[in-house]
Amino acid sequence: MSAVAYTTPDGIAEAVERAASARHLLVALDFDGTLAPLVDEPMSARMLPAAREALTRLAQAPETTVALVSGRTLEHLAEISEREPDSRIHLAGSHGAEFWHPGARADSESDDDAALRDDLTARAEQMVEGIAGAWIEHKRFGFGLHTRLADRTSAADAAARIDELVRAEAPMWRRRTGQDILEFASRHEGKDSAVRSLRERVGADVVVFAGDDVTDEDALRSLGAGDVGIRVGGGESVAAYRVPDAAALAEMLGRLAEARAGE
Ligand SMILES: O=P(O)(O)OC[C@H]1O[C@H](O[C@H]2O[C@H](CO)[C@@H](O)[C@H](O)[C@H]2O)[C@H](O)[C@@H](O)[C@@H]1O
Repeated sequence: MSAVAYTTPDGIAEAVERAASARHLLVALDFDGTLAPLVDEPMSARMLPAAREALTRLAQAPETTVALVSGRTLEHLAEISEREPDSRIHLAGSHGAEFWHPGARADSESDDDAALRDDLTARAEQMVEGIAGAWIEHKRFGFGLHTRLADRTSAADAAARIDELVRAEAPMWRRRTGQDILEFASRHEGKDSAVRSLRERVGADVVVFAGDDVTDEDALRSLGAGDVGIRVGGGESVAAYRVPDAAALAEMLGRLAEARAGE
């Protein structure tokens, strides 16, 4: 297996400089594994303090928009990102199927497929009962099978059962894999459409997007030549830049915040 090649300090400086010189900059970021280290209990995940500070400063900088673009439901994303009522950070949840914009009151849309979602979620829960370390997360447009705490054989067993259920009952649902998670959703939006929508909404000429996971590659693939795509950690990626972990990304965002504020 070849070693992962991280971007050199000069490469990082070049990316920061390019993003900082945008007329209007959109900084769109995945949450889990990108701003917040991965943890066993999803609702206890929190941004690194350095990442939080950088985002706060970026959101206050002129002609700069910050957004979190996550697979989390909007409700969970608001909670774990500790959104304040006057937050200037846009949220895109459920992989781009729901949005919250600063100043808005209502959080999200209803799910037309709620009956099917509830039925399949309950059946999925029954199917993984007794599989150690496997559990089902309820999501607005579907559900996710978590296997972070399961051994590999149990994880594969649980995934095979859930795959069979959805193939039989909801073959039109979108299937996604992630960090020890297998997710299904009735909605097919992706992080690519979320970034596109945010870019148009704020009129950004440059987008910075960073992510650590397969679903983030949708957004990274959708970036243009003038944008800055960053992969956090290992794994295959189309991103032009790569940093080792959430701490390294937080440092890069801190430098971008300084440059954008003209410091
Ligand atoms: O798009 P993201 O913001 O990266 O969200 C992807 C999924 O994140 C959560 O699961 C992942 O993070 C958990 C907390 O660190 C971890 O326990 C789990 O193994 C990871 O898969 C979340 O629970 C999912 O709903 C998101 O889709």
